[in-house]
Order: sequence, then C-alpha cells, then structure tokens
Amino acid sequence: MAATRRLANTVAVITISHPPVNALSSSVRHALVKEFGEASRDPKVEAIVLNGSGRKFSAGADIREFGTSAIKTVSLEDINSTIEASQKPVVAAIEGIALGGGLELALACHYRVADIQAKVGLPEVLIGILPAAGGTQRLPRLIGVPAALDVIVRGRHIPASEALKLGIVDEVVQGNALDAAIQLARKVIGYPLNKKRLSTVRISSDSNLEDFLDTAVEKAKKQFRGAKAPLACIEAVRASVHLSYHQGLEKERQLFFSLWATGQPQAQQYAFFSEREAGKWTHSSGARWDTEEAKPIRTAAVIGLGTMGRGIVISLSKAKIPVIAIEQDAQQLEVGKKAVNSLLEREAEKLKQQGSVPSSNLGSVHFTLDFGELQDVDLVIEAVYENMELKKEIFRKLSSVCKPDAFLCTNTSGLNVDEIASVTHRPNQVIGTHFFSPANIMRLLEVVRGQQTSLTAIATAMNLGKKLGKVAVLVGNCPLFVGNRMLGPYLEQASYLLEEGYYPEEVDQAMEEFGFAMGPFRMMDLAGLDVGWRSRTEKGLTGAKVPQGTPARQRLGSRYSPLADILCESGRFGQKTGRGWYQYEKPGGRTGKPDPWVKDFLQKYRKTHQIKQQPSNPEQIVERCAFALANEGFRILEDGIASCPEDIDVIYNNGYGWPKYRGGPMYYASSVGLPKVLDTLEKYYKANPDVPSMKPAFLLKKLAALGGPPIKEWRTQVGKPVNKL
Ligand SMILES: CCCCCCCCCCCCC[C@H](O)CC(=O)SCCNC(=O)CCNC(=O)[C@H](O)C(C)(C)COP(=O)(O)OP(=O)(O)OC[C@H]1O[C@@H](n2cnc3c(N)ncnc32)[C@H](O)[C@@H]1OP(=O)(O)O
Repeated sequence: MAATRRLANTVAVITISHPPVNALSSSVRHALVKEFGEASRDPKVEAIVLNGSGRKFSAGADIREFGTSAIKTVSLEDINSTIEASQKPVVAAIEGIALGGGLELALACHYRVADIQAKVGLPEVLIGILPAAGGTQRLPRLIGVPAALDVIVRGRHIPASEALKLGIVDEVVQGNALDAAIQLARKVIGYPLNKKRLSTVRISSDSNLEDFLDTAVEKAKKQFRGAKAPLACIEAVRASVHLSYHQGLEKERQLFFSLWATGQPQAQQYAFFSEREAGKWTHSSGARWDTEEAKPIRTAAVIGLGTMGRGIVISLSKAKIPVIAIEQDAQQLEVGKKAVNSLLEREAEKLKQQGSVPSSNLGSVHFTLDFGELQDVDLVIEAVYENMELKKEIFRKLSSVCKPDAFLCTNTSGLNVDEIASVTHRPNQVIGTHFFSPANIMRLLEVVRGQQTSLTAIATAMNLGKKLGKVAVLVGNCPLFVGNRMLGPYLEQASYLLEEGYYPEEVDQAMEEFGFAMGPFRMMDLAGLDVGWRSRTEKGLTGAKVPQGTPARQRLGSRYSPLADILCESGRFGQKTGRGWYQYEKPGGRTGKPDPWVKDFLQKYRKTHQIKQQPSNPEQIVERCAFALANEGFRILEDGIASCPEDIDVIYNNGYGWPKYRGGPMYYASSVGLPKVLDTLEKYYKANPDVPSMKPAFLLKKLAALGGPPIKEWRTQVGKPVNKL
C-alpha cells in the first residue's frame, strides 16, 4: 500500500507508506493523487495532514526511477501544486526525515510540524541533480535567497531545531509530531491560506542579491571543481528572484535535463548506491552481511594518540562508545590528552548549538598508560606508527591482557594483518581497520580480513564502521590493501611525467581540473614524503642497501624514478619541513608555491639522464594517471582483494578525493570505454616495457574482449574471491 487515509474527527491523515524510506515512487505518487483527491472532495474533511509510515516522512524521489519511464508518470510538482492550491489547510507532520522531494512535498503544504529528532534538506546536489519539484523556487520564497542557497548548494541535512530557526518548519515538538500536526490542522481550519502558498510570494531583488549570487557562482566553481549540479542550483535560485514561479519551474526543469545530459548524475547515483552496497559484504565462504551477527561494542580502547589515534577516539566518542586511550609514556599521554580534549570540546560545542546535551551524546574518554585497564573492553584499535615489530609487540600484550572474546584491530595502512595476528592466541579475533586521516572527519574505513579472521569479527568491524558514520568496505589482505596499493602506479606515472618534462604544478593542475581534491604532488607534500622514503629504504630500493652499480633509474629490471628520494635526501619532506615538491611559507605551512629550486633540479636531472621531453598535453597526464589507477584496480579484482568494482570506487570516492561526479576510477574506465583504456595502456606498455604496472590487467583484456559490458556485470567475470597472501 503506497498511501493510506484515515479520519481523525474532521482531519484526514494521509500516510505515505513505502519502506524503508518512503521514497516517492511512481506508485506512491499515484496513491497520493488518489488519496488527496478523495480527502479534498470529502465534505466531512476540513483539514488534511500528510505524514510518512515508520516514523519517516520521505527521502524524496525514488532515485532508482531516474533514467526509467516511471519518473515520467505523475509529476511530483503537479501533486505539489494541487496540495498548495487546496482550499482545506494541509499540514506536513515531519518525523525522521524530509529530504529532497520529501521536503518539496512538505513545502507545498501550508504548515510544517517536525519532531525534534527530524532532519530536513534538499540533498539532490549530492546525487548530481537539483531539486526539481519546485524546491529551488519555493524555498527561497520561504526563507530568503542566501539561506536557501546554502541549504540547496550544500545539500546538508538540517536538524529540526535549525530548520525552525531558518523558518523551514513552523513548529518543533519533543513528542509526537503527528499528534501536534493534527492539533495544528484543527486550529487553522477557516484561517486564510493565501500567504501560506509559497508560489505566490514575490522576492524583491537588488544589486546586493545579484552580487551575492555572482560570488556564489565563483565560490562554487572553486569549491566543487567541475561538478555541474551546484552551479545549476545557483542558476535555479537566481531564477526565483527574476522570474515568476511558473517560469522559475520551467527553468528548474531545463536545468535538470541539461544536468542529466552531462552524465554526472548517473555517476553520482551509481556512487550513492555503491556506498549502500558496500555494507552488504559477502565472503568467499558464502557468508554475508545478513547471515552473520555482529557483537555489540559497549567499550573500546585506542592505542596511540598521534593524529590518527586522536581522530579514532573522537569517532568512537561521537558514537557514544566509552573509550580508554593509551599512550606509551606520560609526556605523550599528556600531549594526546590535550589534543583529544580540545577536539571533544569542539564536538560538545557543535552539539550544544544543535540543542543536544553533550554529556549524553558523547562517550567518555579515559586516559591511561596502563594496559591492565584493557581487560574488560570489547574492542581495541591499535593506531601506532607503521612498524611491524612495534605492532607485534603491542598485539602480544593485547593478546594476554584483553578478555578472550575482545576484538583486536590494527589501524595499519598496508602491513600484513596475518603477520600481526600470528603473534596472538586469537588470530580469528584480529582484523584490520584502516581509517583515513583525519579519522573523525574522513568517511572511509577499509576493513581488512586476514586468513583467520572470523566472520563474527568481520560483521562486528563492518557494523562498528556504520555506527561511527563511516562507509566501511571489506577488503582482502595484501600489501597496502586496495586504496594505497592503487596509489603506487598512479604516483609512479606522476613522477615519470616530471622526468619527461612536466612540473609538479602542471601535473597537479591537470588532475585537479579533472576533479581530484588534490593533485598527486600536493597530496604527497601533505602526507609527508619521508613516509614513502622510509618504506623504500627498508625495501632496499634506495639508500645504502641498493647494490653497487645499480642504474639510478632502474630497480630489479624495471623503470624507477629516484626523484622523491633525492628530495628527501635534501631534507624536503613536504609541508612539515616547509619544502617538498612545493615551497611553503614556513614548516607546517599549508600554502604551496611552485619552487624555483624544484624547477632547476628537474631541468638538471633531465639533462644528466638525457631524458626525451614530451610536448605538453594535459589530457595525456590525466589518461596516464587515471588509467594506471584503474589498471591496478582490475588486478585487485583478479586477486579477489576487492569483491567488486563498486567497492574500489567507494574507496576512491571517499578516501582519496576522486571526484564523485566521475563515479570512481573503475566507473570512469567503464564510461571512457574499456577498449579505449586497453588500447592506451597497450600502446604505453609497448613503448615502455620496463613499466610493468602499465601492462594491461588480464581482467581488463577479458572485459574489453566482451565489448566492455556495463560495470554491474563485471562481478560475474571476476570469479570467487581468494586471499592472495
Ligand atoms: C531522466 C529523465 C527524467 C525525465 C523526467 C524529468 C522530470 C523530473 C522530475 C524530477 C523530480 C525530482 C524531485 C526531487 O527534487 C528529486 C529527489 O528527491 S532526489 C532524492 C533526494 N533524496 C536523497 O538524496 C536522500 C537519499 N537518501 C539518504 O540520504 C539516506 O538513504 C537516508 C534517507 C538519510 C537514510 O539513510 P540510512 O538510514 O543510513 O539508510 P540507507 O542510506 O542505507 O537507505 C536505506 C535504503 O533506502 C534506499 N534509499 C534511500 N533513499 C532513497 C531514495 N531517495 N530513492 C530510492 N532509494 C532510496 C537505499 O538505497 C537503501 O536501500 P537498500 O540498500 O536497503 O536497498
């Protein structure tokens, strides 16, 4: 049943019923037309209340209907116009969520009542479109252009208390929003409705408003780098200022179609559903997210209070999980404690502003040096720096101190989880939880299953990820897992491009124009060049362990770029030392400028090694870097380290600044066309047989030979996941 109607005295209550989120599918829209029509015609009905079943108003249009003929049947805006024109007052009772088309429906009602837990918003921009059922025209008429623009362009979910302040809702109640809405409906029977019909409101324009909109366009171009939806949102809101409501609607509709034609909405909607699918993990044994039970995590501990550990503590605390935080000595504990407390104060302040009580919404944090205090915790996350011996020492201790059913997680970014587990008496309880920095902000969590990790441990870690508000993706155990493993060939290509004549700022600019949050060289400077240098030194790729007579640009018969090593040997570690691929205003500075030293160094280097220079071609930069990423992605699929291309894309979209409007590296490869990707890689590899990472992956060849099937069909070609270690 898509919608039901009942009578509460003279008030008709129409309830949208389409679990789990009451998306406004074609059948819901048909049902709304029918129920609303009958209520309007029923002489016993004097007012109408609209609500959603399951304590959720509505999550908006049914996203799965876009691109199908279903979206064309019964327009949501036609329903909205009918509701707004009703002679009987209509009140929206908003429980849980009113998002996208859900809020647009509520805006067409004459009054809105929300419960204190509810969130409202127009998040269409996050799936590549704009509110297209009158939202861009009604909201500015209700709350003014600046506030509406902020809501529409950022797409954020607004808590009820803020929605009340902004004027989006008329009333917020602690108790039952439906009862309050029925009460309000009764009260307003007979009141004039004209002023409540938002489409009739006029917005007065002045030059300040025009300047404001122009500035918003410039800001959005910088902030959203290539994403078209935010700009379309601004244009639609601009139309609300200059045009009549109906002309504005027409503009909204045109903008919707022109966005659709860019392909960005399809990529972002693929990204939306891929994130949801990532939670539905499967295991080679046949076990799945819905067959395995997660254990509850009532208490947790974090070992190590560096940047990563601090972020993890905050994440746990925000999920109301009490945490014990451990450091190795009193001084480091004190430094960590200060940093954590200051972050917690900020979180408490945010909660207060939202009208919540911090003490009941943040888990407590207890600081100690004593491992003995961990004997009762349900789960421990080790977050010390990347050193296998140190990690093993900690896991030995944890294995003897923690209760037998406690889960032991390592926040390694690429070390062997099985080796770490091997020093414990419970390898089945050991699992990798690879957070991304800053861990209290970044949404991605790679959950790394070891050979012996139990299904319960997997279910528990994946569930914890969800509880922390992360997108958790289950991956296999191989050096560097998925995200960092793919970075290898990408960064390799970036370095080769410098050898061949480009400068860091040119490569970064090309990748940032492609949509990356940060080009490869800015990213390396931010992360610290010394991290990779240390690892290459340990592997004998640079430093004293390199055998005498090894050519400078070759290792183990393959091409090697020593550029980053040379920078590190000169003390250039990136932002932290004020010098790296760029120069910064001071050590720790954030604003990088092209560095004449780097330019001079590269010119000399190319001369010394007599490297043939490439003519400048930004397209080639993007192709080489993006295809190198995707090619490694295909290998990861072959190896069973990721179980589907969607998981890889979720990792890149949420952890590596890949532009969501391009779907992810695998979606991008698919949209460019696998035969083209294969052809480019083949040509490159033929000309550069000493770069094995660019040798086309077997799976890519297989899929290209099948004509490049749609990405959702790749899974069937991948085969059963195996653990490669
Ligand atoms: C192309 C040619 C067209 C020609 C016709 C042109 C006419 C144009 C008319 C357009 C009218 C537009 C109207 C409107 O402006 C557009 C919209 O409303 S777009 C939708 C906006 N809403 C959102 O973006 C909300 C998205 N959802 C969420 O943010 C979250 O899901 C949530 C609602 C906050 C709930 O979060 P959680 O509790 O964590 O749960 P999940 O996220 O796991 O979701 C559970 C389940 O529900 C599915 N789902 C959620 N929202 C939608 C949705 N809007 N449509 C369809 N399905 C949805 C989600 O996928 C999960 O499904 P499952 O994985 O369990 O199968």
